[in-house]
Amino acid sequence: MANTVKVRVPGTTANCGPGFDAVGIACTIYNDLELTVSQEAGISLEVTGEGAGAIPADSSNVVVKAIQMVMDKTGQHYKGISLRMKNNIPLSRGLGSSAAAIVGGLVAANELTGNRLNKETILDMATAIEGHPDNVAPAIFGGITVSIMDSGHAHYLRFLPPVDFSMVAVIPEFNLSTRAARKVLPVSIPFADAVFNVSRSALLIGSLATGELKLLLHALEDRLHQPYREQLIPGMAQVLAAARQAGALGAALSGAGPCLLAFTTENSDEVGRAMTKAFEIHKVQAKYQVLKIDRQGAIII
Ligand SMILES: Nc1ncnc2c1ncn2[C@@H]1O[C@H](COP(=O)(O)OP(=O)(O)OP(=O)(O)O)[C@@H](O)[C@H]1O
Ligand SMILES: N[C@@H](CCO)C(=O)O
Repeated sequence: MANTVKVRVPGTTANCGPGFDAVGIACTIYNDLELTVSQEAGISLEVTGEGAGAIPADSSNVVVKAIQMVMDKTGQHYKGISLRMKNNIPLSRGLGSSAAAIVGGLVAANELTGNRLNKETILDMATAIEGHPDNVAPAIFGGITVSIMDSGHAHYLRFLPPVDFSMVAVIPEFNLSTRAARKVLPVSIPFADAVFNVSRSALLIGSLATGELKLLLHALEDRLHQPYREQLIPGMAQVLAAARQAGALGAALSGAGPCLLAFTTENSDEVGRAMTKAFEIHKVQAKYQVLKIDRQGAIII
């Protein structure tokens, strides 16, 4: 059996406004992970790109955790783990870096232990590590996913939209961990806000599935997490407004932020420039990237 494998995993944008912890989209921004296993004890790590110098080379690393989970599940243990990462997905910005790391570790280790786990099992394992399925599902399957948890198992729907669109990801230079961004969320919300989100998230999936993208303006509205997270992202409301004024179909917080994401069918660069400029007014340096939907999810390369 081979002892080295290389995996490519897409970044992901989760929530998409109202679909908190449920909706995710795989994006054309990728991390490459090379895993080599051996019986020589130790963990080695080489990182180029995002996270170089900041990612730990020990069992606290989520990639290592994911690999060890596969070894425990399959009963095939290796003492030596050597990792080489080429990362394009920025860490703690809302583009699914942790999901990509977890999925990369699971898919790579599965390949080196005889491919015993199917994608649904990998989804359950990834969700157990990440805590919610919205980023890991599109990282595994590509496309747009809606996922729910039931008794420890993730159930998902995956689809591709019938029309083409772009996603303008505006990435501030500061980090915001998902943990910190979840701490500001309330324990309960008013019934009217729950109704607001149910209607918008239903409209969101309907709009993406049918290609009625004009509905995104309302379908990206949210009262479950964005209003509470606004305090963590200087200028958030103004940057989202700038996206719409520049011609975006709609815009929302990407994952737990601080990245903000606009949906466009034209003038993507104009939208990106307007959003970075609005951030600048609030003394936040940001860059933008125009992304498309990744259709494949994690693949062996
Ligand atoms: N390539 C990687 N290798 C190992 N660990 C990583 C890697 N990328 C990210 N991580 C871990 O994931 C953490 C970031 O996860 P976090 O959930 O806060 O942000 P995110 O996944 O980038 O954003 P979001 O979940 O909002 O999309 C990092 O601090 C690091 O611990
Ligand atoms: N649904 C998650 C995505 C980030 O991991 C959140 O918003 O906290």
